[in-house]
Amino acid sequence: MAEVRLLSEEPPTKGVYGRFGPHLRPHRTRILLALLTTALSTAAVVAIAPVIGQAVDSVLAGDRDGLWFAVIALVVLTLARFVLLAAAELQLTKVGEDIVRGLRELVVRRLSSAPLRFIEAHRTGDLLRRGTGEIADLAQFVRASLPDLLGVGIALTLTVVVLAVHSLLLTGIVLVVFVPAAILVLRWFDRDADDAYGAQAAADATMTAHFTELVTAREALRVNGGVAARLLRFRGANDQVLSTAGRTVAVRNRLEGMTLLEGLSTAVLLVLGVWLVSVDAITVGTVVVFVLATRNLFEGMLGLSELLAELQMVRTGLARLHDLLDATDTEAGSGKAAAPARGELTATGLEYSYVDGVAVLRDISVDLPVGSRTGLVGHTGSGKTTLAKILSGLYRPDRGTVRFGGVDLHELAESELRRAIVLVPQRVHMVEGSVADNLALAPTEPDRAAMDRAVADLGLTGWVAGLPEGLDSPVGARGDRLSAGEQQIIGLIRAALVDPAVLILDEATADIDPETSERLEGAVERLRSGRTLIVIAHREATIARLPQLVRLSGGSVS
Ligand SMILES: Nc1ncnc2c1ncn2[C@@H]1O[C@H](COP(=O)(O)OP(=O)(O)OP(=O)(O)O)[C@@H](O)[C@H]1O
Repeated sequence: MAEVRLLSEEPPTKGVYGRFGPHLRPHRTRILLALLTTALSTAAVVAIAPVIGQAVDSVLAGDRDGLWFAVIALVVLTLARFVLLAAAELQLTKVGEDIVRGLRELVVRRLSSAPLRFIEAHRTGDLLRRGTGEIADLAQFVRASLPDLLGVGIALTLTVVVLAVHSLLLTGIVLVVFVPAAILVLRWFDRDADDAYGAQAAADATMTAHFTELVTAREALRVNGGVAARLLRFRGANDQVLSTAGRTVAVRNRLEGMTLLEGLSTAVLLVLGVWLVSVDAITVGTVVVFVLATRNLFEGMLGLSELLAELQMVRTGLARLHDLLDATDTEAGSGKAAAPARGELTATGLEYSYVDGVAVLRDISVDLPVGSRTGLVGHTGSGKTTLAKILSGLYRPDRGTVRFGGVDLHELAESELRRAIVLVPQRVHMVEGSVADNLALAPTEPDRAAMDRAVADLGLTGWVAGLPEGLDSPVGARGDRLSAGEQQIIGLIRAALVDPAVLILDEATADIDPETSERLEGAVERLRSGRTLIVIAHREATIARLPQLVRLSGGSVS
């Protein structure tokens, strides 16, 4: 079986942040500025507790000036915090969305140039989740978690400094008794978080995949039944999401231990503080500072632990995204050679299997001279489509080579290959929009004049004129408003717009009315001139017209 790197359900999360670095690098100045703003707003918050302590001591000492000073400082700090926090959030939201936009584009680019085998080997829903939902989690991370993480880090450090300045004894108690206990709680969470979040992400992706399958199979389901069986499969995936989510919540709940510690520490500090005041070791203001600042400390720790939970999700998502980017990083291996303008297409000793040990093609060699017309014929499942995909360079053979004008297809640059050889499949891929929107998908990025020319060259002006709005007629979702034959006509116009040297056509098997069939045949006849034509021929009339036939039987040429 051809080598395709498959995606892992729960890829390792080690080193993922480091790998995310290059995506942040282009935005580093904006990120640094936003983080600096966050740092300043955090400093403003931390300064509030000592200012309140100062106010209490001023009141007790009857120092009115000191009290006024403290009140003004409080107002300034609160305002500064508000403005700085809002500014930082705005900056980071923009940067976060920018990074994610870049990543989404990268995923789409990689997926569009990924080997067909790769796409076929994975469920659409899984790719969809990795390319959309999990990337969106990253934006959330940059927007919210990154500044919070920094904010919490700064708040914790400054709080300890503030505490130490007021009473070393009380600070020592907080640091020796409560901080280690808080760290234990965090470690308890961390021990199982990786597994729990990984399993939940995998279950979410499986459920999305089943859902996508259900939606795309809607027509087949209505015609052939089987809704109950599909629903059962979906229910299984859905239940799995529920149970993995339950485990994630259970692991996350361990962090609630932190609230318990907060209450306990406040009580201990109050008792100790009152005693220290009674022996004149500290002032009442210091006790107030301690109670307030220790709350800050625990809130910071709790914030940190919540962030850890979020980070875990982001880490899992990042690992799954990197897994996708790695698996689709084919750019390095693709060829760079230019394609000759015209040339013979020769396949030698082709072998191919989808499943290990089950060969679909065995030792196939064919020679297709410039301008030749060849039909690929054979029973259903004999390997015609597979051979056509290999001849067009969509699949890479397990053994053997396909050369165009003497150059191995895999030495050709992707864009050259796509211009040299065009495969028009039985079911032409259509997007929602107009006929013109669908023609615009041709890699030559044709304008309206080029489209009109191609339509005229293929003798299809009458057909386009008969459409309700000509080239602007809507085709419906996935081209549903056009018949199978008309969709192939679009495929042929797209091929004409590319002007390839080799045209491979998988003749539509669906019932095509005589008029459309005639149009298709006329278009193929005009399109083939000067090119090599290969037709996977299903209809007797087509087979009779073709001068050369390659008959496949059980994966070999018979
Ligand atoms: N993506 C795939 N994964 C696994 N097996 C596949 C895949 N595509 C095709 N096959 C198998 O490979 C064999 C050849 O299939 P292929 O579609 O090439 O035959 P075909 O001659 O074009 O058939 P048809 O005329 O029905 O389109 C079949 O046994 C088919 O089941």
